[in-house]
Amino acid sequence: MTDVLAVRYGDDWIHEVNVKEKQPPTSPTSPTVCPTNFILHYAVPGPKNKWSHHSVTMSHTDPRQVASWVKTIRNYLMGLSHRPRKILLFVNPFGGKKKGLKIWEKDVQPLMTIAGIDTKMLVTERVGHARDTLLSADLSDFHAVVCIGGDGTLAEVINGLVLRASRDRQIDPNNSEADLPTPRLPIGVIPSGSTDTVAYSLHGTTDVQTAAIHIIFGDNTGLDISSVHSDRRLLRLYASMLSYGYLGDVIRDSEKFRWMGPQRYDYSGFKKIVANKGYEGEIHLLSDPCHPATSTRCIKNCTRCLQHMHNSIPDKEISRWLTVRGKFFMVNGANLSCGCSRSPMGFSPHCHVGDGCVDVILVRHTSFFNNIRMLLRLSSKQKTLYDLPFVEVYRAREFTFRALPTLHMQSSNEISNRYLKSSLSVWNCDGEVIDSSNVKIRVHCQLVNVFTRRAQEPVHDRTCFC
Ligand SMILES: Nc1ncnc2c1ncn2[C@@H]1O[C@H](COP(=O)(O)OP(=O)(O)OP(=O)(O)O)[C@@H](O)[C@H]1O
Repeated sequence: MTDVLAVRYGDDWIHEVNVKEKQPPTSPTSPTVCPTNFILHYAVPGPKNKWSHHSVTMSHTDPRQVASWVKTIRNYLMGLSHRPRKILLFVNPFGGKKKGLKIWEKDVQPLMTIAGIDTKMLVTERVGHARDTLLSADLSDFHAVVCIGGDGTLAEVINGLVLRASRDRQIDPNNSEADLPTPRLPIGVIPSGSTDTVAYSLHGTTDVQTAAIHIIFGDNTGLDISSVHSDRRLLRLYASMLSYGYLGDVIRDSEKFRWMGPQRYDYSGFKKIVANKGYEGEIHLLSDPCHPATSTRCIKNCTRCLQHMHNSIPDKEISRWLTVRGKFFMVNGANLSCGCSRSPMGFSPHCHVGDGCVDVILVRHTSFFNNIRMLLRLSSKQKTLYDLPFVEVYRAREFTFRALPTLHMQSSNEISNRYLKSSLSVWNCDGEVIDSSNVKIRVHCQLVNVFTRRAQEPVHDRTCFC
């Protein structure tokens, strides 16, 4: 029964049973006509973590029996109080292959109508629109906020909701030590971006129908969110990935080629891999005793995330501070596995969605050949980055990064601004550029609730780390 999406009276009074329902002349529980059949809409799990919508028509000669069944199922569904009844939904028409609106019309709206979810839809018109709306709109009527977009759109929703909750509770988000409040409204993630790593990590697929079904089911899980501070200012909250060096350079460069669509990442990625730049830096991190390579995969009923949800993990006394210096091709703070269809294992396949940690993946500056090796690993369905000799992986609760040229400049004025600029990269934060090099990252354990029943199985199982 938990897989039922909705129940409707049958074609005695319904025209298009799959999509639009003709409203009954009176309340659905007291029909003026006497239907002798009803339609049960339900979801079925399939391979590769996909769910699909199905319906079955059931008949009985006695309309009172049909009415009784419909009433019983409706009462059961009404009792599932975690299912959202009214949602605010943002559509980014601009992300990914610009299919956001089509996805809404073709895949999402019909399912929401079937499930009886009252949806207020808003098409975003500019960068920051979703965030600003969430900071100012009256949200009291809504049970959830949903976005159709990529990781950047989701990040806007998360930033808007958390900043709103902070303001309401008079918590200063610029204080990097502050415990940020959990927003009241859970979040639904429907992928239509270029990479969609959050949807992929949560649902195990970027299938749109699956994402909509997870929202209708209403089951939710706590998702860690990491804050990025610099100079005592909150720059951004992120759910997926923060990356300095190669991916920072790629995102900065690729913005110029947005007209290419998702191919812009291939183009800029190629240019920057050939350039093979290295960046000096120092990472200071509060490491968790659980090393990513020895950790489990995070799927449905993940015990590590459940333990953290109930705060049954002893805290900072078992963590220790470490410092790592060097010249890096890339410095990454992965809040999730960061898998996507092009990189099924992601940067850190053993990363957990709700354990209060980020996986810090440091890729040393090395040869062009090794960079290619790393990219091949990233696109592998079986292998990970963990065992590459020029990659170091840590699990951390917080970390700071300082670009070493900045440190040099503080002690010597000889370095010109031009040299300084070329020796600094930017951060790629969930697909957006952050210019400040020196940052502090802190994980806020299960800060937001997201709709998902989680993946039933790892996207691609593996047997060893060879
Ligand atoms: N109408 C719009 N015009 C221009 N930009 C927009 C508009 N609506 C939203 N945006 C911005 O587009 C940015 C990118 O969107 P999004 O992250 O959804 O797609 P993407 O970058 O292609 O996908 P991904 O982040 O998964 O790689 C977001 O940061 C958002 O602020």
